[in-house]
Amino acid sequence: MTLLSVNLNKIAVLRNSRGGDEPSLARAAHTCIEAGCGGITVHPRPDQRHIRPDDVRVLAQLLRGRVEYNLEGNPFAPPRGDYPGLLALAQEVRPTQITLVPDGDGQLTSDHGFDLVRDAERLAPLVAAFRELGCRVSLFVDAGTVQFEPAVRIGAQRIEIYTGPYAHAFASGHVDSELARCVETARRAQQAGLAVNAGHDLSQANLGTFKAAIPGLAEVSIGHALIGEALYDGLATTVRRYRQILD
Ligand SMILES: CC(=O)[C@@H](O)[C@H](O)COP(=O)(O)O
Ligand SMILES: NCC(=O)COP(=O)(O)O
Repeated sequence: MTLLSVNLNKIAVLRNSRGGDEPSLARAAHTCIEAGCGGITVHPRPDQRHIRPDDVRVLAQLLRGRVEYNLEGNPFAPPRGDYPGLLALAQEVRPTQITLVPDGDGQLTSDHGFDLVRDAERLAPLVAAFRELGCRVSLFVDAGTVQFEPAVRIGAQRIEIYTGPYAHAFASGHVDSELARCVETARRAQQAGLAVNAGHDLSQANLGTFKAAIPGLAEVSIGHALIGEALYDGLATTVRRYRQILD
């Protein structure tokens, strides 16, 4: 079974565009849970363009004991204003899983993963700190990554394959080589003892092909396309459709 974790960043984008509390993240999370999602993902950024620290806290209360909570972010980004940093947030809310992503403020969205060989040593103390909190640790990596010994050595338990290039290849009709890169990365990670997650620009159109190609795919986190599709079909219906693709 592949767990569907719904990323709620885009609900917060809409809410922040007017101030106030609507659309409500709590109501969206509740709707997704009722519709059968297995987790909720948020990716707070220090510039607070969408998810804010208080959202992370409120969702933690709402999700506890119901579904998994996946907190994503750059562990090296320093505190800024009332953004306390990813480790401090995790210390407060103890998410089920922490997904470490090497993103920067200048980026429109996440657009690459860690280079595990280069980055393992500086990630090591952070991975240890998150694990000390009881969080499962996943590292965001590019498709094409095949050396996973450094990730295993520092205590990571999962990787998340960055699927943006896969989604673009799928849309262009030339998906074979990019999908093959994802398959090889998943295979090598699993061989090293890591479980495999995936995310970024996955959609109802491209998810089935991806899921069929990756045996043992543990989790997908999906936000942008899912929330967009929900504008037409409703959030609960859309979540159920993703579940059908994954079941
Ligand atoms: C790690 C990842 O691929 C997603 O969390 C993505 O970064 C969504 O973030 P935005 O909603 O800020 O684009
Ligand atoms: N980790 C990927 C994620 O949470 C959602 O990415 P996207 O579907 O918003 O591109």
